[in-house]
Amino acid sequence: MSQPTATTPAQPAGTEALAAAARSVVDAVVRAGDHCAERAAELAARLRAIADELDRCAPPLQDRLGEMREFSRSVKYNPVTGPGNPFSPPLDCTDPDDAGDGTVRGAVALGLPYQGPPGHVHGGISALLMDHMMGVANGRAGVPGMTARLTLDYHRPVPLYQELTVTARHRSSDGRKVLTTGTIGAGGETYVSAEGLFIQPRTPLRE
Ligand SMILES: CCCCCCCCCCCCCCCC(=O)SCCNC(=O)CCNC(=O)[C@H](O)C(C)(C)COP(=O)(O)OP(=O)(O)OC[C@H]1O[C@@H](n2cnc3c(N)ncnc32)[C@H](O)[C@@H]1OP(=O)(O)O
Repeated sequence: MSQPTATTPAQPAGTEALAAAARSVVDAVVRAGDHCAERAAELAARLRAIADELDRCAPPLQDRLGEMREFSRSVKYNPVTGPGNPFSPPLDCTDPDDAGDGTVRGAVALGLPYQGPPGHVHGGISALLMDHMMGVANGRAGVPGMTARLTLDYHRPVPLYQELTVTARHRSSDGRKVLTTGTIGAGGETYVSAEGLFIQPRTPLRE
């Protein structure tokens, strides 16, 4: 079997392959839209059967919530970068740092499931990307915290189907208060800029 190269990215395996397949179903459902109306009932029954099969694998919810407190699982299943979560685009943050200035970077292209205004990304999705990446920047700076306030400036509509660069940087800390900024842009243009106030918890979120 040939090894993956820079031009042939590694295919996901295991639960990540499952999430990737589910993600492609979501994408295809929205792209097909009413054009698959005649087969919708039949396809829905097949998808429901798969969901039922997965449900039978799932542990009791309290057990699953407990294991999701583990850092590695929160990374794998989070809704922005998590390769195990079909809800995540996912934003690729595998090489996040950095011009040596503490800025984390990620790349993502968003399709129709993320549309707000026609042809453009929903503003709430931009807020989600910003919130998460600023959280990652804080984690890397050693000051993880809860979002207390998130302010976004939407300078230009964010295009669908275009690779976007998402950046975030921890700026300063004052006691438990952490100030962080971020941007979403492409080709040197900034579409969204954000500022967040994060509060470090009195006791760690994770054991
Ligand atoms: C190697 C390592 C890699 C790491 C790689 C990491 C990967 C992993 C990344 C995951 C990244 C996920 C990132 C998602 C982040 C969320 O999505 S968090 C979820 C959304 N946020 C929430 O649910 C927060 C809800 N709010 C709360 O729980 C509480 O209000 C808070 C924010 C914890 C604050 O409560 P508190 O600790 O009791 O704080 P409190 O004493 O009231 O206030 C402390 C100070 O903050 C000020 N403050 C509090 N709230 C506000 C506010 N809204 N506005 C202004 N000031 C405020 C207070 O005035 C006070 O100021 P001082 O009097 O000290 O000057």
